[in-house]
Amino acid sequence: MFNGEKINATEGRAVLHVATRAKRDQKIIVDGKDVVPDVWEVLDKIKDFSDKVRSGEWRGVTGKPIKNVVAVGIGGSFLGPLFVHTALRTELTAGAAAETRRLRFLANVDPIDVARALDQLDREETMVVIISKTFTTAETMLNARTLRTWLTKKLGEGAVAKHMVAVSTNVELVKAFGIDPQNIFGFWDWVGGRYSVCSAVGMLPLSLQYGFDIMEQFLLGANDIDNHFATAPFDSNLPVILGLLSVWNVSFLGYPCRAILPYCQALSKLAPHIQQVSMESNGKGVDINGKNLPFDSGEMDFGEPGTNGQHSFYQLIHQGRVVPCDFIGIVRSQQSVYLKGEIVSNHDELMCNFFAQADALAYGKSAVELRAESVPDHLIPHRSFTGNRPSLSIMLPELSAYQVGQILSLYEHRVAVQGFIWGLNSFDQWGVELGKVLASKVRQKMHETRTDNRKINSADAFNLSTQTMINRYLEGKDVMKYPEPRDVFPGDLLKPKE
Ligand SMILES: O=P(O)(O)OC[C@H]1O[C@](O)(CO)[C@@H](O)[C@@H]1O
Repeated sequence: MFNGEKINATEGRAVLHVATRAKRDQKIIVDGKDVVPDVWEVLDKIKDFSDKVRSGEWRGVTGKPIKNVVAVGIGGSFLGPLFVHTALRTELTAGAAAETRRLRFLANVDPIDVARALDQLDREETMVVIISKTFTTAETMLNARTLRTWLTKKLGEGAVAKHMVAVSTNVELVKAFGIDPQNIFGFWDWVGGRYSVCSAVGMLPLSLQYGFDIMEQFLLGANDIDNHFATAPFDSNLPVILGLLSVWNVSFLGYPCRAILPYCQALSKLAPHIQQVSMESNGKGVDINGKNLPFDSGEMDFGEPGTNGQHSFYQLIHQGRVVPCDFIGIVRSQQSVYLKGEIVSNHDELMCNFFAQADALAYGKSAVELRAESVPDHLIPHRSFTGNRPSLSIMLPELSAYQVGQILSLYEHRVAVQGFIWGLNSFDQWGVELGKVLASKVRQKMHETRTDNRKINSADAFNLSTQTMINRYLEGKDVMKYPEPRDVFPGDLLKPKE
């Protein structure tokens, strides 16, 4: 991976997200060329641009400074940046740097997400960053067209140059969309979507929000774990150890789930991000050579911050199925509350739970202990805990941009280790294609039927249940035939007109 070899064999690509956080003086070669200068050319451009926007030198088309950013993207062009933004919002230095600025994300093609992303935003003070590696993803492109209309309807066509920028590897399509080539922030096909948060995908919107200097700390943290992964002996190499534990739990003990349980609200979007990193990477049916795998690969990830999860699904984890858990705790919290009269601070209280849960899973509670507490016999089976349930605990000294970078890199490399051991390609994602193709077919048929004012029939070649469902959907619409497009934005309906 670090040598720039094309280990993503099915797409003929190198896998070099580590280059996106390389230090200026590092050398990483792809096809005989050092790519680090290219990485820094884009990072320098991001610094320059974000400084201009944040200082007010860059203004919107009506002369107002830009205060809000809407980042439009989905999958890897959304989840990583959302994770980092959520992690930094309440960190004191980052929070102060963001001042009154707002960063929103628009991922889902659902118009409800449009309404929520735009709620209360003044177009004159808003910049839209379209983030798409391919610039062909259907959801992102419709959302991009929607926000272009939202801007230009009130501010005129000139708004695109001042209020829309893009992050993509596909410069030609971005230009065709109408975005000024000066306002394109590039990256490369050797950065996988789900591994792209350290490229312009995350660095541009996050630098606009927090400033480049803070985001550079994030890159340094990721780079620190990259170096550790590349150089530390296996028996003290964190991603290797974590990856081995996962393989042991999944393939040897037969526990296919993993719960990611940060005792830190700021890490509440870690699990959704790692879901994609892990499940899109290692959820494969064949090995790197295309042979059926003789075992189930991948793990099913889910998670919520503690202590919320304790009052939700921990019941199953303690007494039902065995789910290996990752507990993540922080020594010095981003925020502090300590009330007079309480015996511990609020963060201590949180961490007491962090320590308690791992113990409860490991040691459980036996019938003997319950009897000693005078628990009635008929309740003993219900109140027993088997113990011997695996978990691991990671504790970070604090959670600033640097540690956010470390934790990101730790999980990315852990997933890669698992994929290497399972012998599969962790860097392609062919499994998402079929659904996309079928959605295009439905889109075409939906358009035809609503334009022709007719129902789906057997000639449309859907299976009977899909045909019935689509027809039931169409019957439920106010009118079958399309009304004229109205360019009304859901957000406009939620709030008084500007
Ligand atoms: O950045 P893009 O090209 O819009 O892709 C978005 C996401 O779609 C996927 O290809 C899956 O559908 C992801 O791998 C990727 O992160």
